[in-house]
Amino acid sequence: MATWQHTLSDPFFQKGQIVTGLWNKKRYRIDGLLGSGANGEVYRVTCDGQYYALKVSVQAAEISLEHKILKQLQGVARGVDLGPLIFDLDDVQTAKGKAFFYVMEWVRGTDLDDFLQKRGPHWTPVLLLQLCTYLERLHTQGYCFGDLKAENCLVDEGRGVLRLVDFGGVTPFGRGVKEYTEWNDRAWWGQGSRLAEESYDVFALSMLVIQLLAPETRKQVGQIGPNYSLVKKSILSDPRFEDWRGLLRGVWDGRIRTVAALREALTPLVKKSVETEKKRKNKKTRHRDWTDWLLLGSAAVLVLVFCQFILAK
Ligand SMILES: Nc1ncnc2c1ncn2[C@@H]1O[C@H](COP(=O)(O)OP(=O)(O)OP(=O)(O)O)[C@@H](O)[C@H]1O
Repeated sequence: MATWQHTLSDPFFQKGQIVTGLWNKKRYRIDGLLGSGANGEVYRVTCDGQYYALKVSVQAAEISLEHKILKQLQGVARGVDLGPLIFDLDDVQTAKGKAFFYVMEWVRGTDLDDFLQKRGPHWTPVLLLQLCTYLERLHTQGYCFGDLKAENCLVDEGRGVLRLVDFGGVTPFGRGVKEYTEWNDRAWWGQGSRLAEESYDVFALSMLVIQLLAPETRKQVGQIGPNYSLVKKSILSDPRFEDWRGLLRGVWDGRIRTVAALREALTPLVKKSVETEKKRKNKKTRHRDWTDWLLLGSAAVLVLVFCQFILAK
C-alpha cells in the first residue's frame, strides 16, 4: 500500500476531520494522508461508507484542469480505467484559507518498487506492458502523460494490475509539458525538447526502467547531475540490464520513438518473465503456491485483452 505520510508539517487536514464542500455540501471524513507533492495533498477519505481519494490544493486552476482531464478520460476509455474515476469537485474553507479539491476513486495499490521487491524484478516487463497500453489509449486522445514516474504508478497486488495516478502532467500534444520530474524528463538530460509528443513519454518510460532495475543510479545522479553518457556506460556493463540493452539502445538511437515500437521490444522480455515465473514455481515441489503464476497469467491475459481492444478500434 502507498505509505501514509505523517510528517507533513502544515497539512490542510487532520485525521478524523470532517470536510464539507462549500457548494455540493458532500461530507468527507479524513482517514489519512496518501501523498503530497508540488500541486497539493491527497487524502484517503470516507463518504457514505465508501473510500475515496481527495486531492486538495490552493491552486484552483490546477485542480479544475486535472478534474476536467480525468472526467474526459473516464468517458472515452470503455473497459479501461485510464485514470482514477472521478466523483466530486468543490471548494473548501480551511485553516489556511480557501482551497479547492476533487474527489476520485481511491486506487488501492502498492508502490511499484515495493511490489517488484516482493514479486521479483521479472515482473517489470509485465507492468511496463500494461503502462504501454494506458499510454497508447491516452495518446489516441491526443495527450502526452508528461509526468511519468514510479511514484505515479500503483499496483493492485491481488490482480497484478498497474494503475496510474496524478494526471497533473497530462498535456495536449504540441504544447510544452507542464509538469515533469527531472529524472524522467528528456530535456533535463539534454536528449530532446519538452514538447508534449509520444516520444516524450517513451523516453520517460525508458528512465523508469533504469530507476526500477538500478535504483542507486538515480541517487548517484542526484550528486553529479545529468550526465547521460555516464548512465548509458554504466548500463552497458551492468548485468541487470542484459535483457534490456536492445530496448534501451533503441530509445537512445531513436529507433524506438513510439509506444507501439516499445511494446514490440518488450514482448520477448514478457515471454521470458513468464518462463522465469514458471521455473520459480516448479522449483517449489513440496509446497506449491500457484498464486504468483496465476497473477502473472492474469496480468498477461489482461494486457492481451487490452491489446485486442486497441487493435479492434
Ligand atoms: N487516486 C489515488 N488513490 C490512491 N493514492 C493516490 C491517488 N492519487 C494520488 N495518490 C497518492 O498520492 C501521491 C501524491 O499525489 P499526486 O501525485 O497527485 O500529488 P502531486 O501534488 O501532483 O504530486 P507531484 O508533485 O509528485 O506530482 C501519489 O504519489 C500517490 O501515492
